[in-house]
Amino acid sequence: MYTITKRMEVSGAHFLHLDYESKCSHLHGHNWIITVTCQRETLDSNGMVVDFTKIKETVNQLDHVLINDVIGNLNPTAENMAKWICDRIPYCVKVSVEETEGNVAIYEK
Ligand SMILES: Nc1nc2c(c(=O)[nH]1)N=C([C@H](O)[C@H](O)COP(=O)(O)OP(=O)(O)OP(=O)(O)O)CN2
Ligand SMILES: [Zn+2]
Repeated sequence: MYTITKRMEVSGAHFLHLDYESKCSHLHGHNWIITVTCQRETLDSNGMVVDFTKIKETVNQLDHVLINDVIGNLNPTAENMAKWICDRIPYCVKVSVEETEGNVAIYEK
């Protein structure tokens, strides 16, 4: 089995829809640290699991934007962002989204 990981940082803004009072319901920003893991038993004809550049293109859709506008009807929590990313990258098995230091959400297939 081949495994690759790519770690990236995206800067953006979001606000959460919550059923309780929270500062997080107000527009605010983060520098999210996103780590994508892809796994594949055999490499493609280029000798890759997935091109790191393709992974970056997907994750960059969340860079310098209002995340709420990009991920549609999903509440832009770190959990939902992790799944949104994983669903769009071939052979992705795991995405970790670190929202602030010590606050990490992981989605695994
Ligand atoms: N399970 C989750 N809980 C929270 C999420 C999330 O995505 N998943 N997101 C938020 C907010 O986005 C908020 O900005 C971060 O929360 P908070 O813990 O308050 O942030 P800090 O650790 O930076 O705390 P400070 O005291 O503001 O420094 C909330 N919860
Ligand atoms: Zn936030």
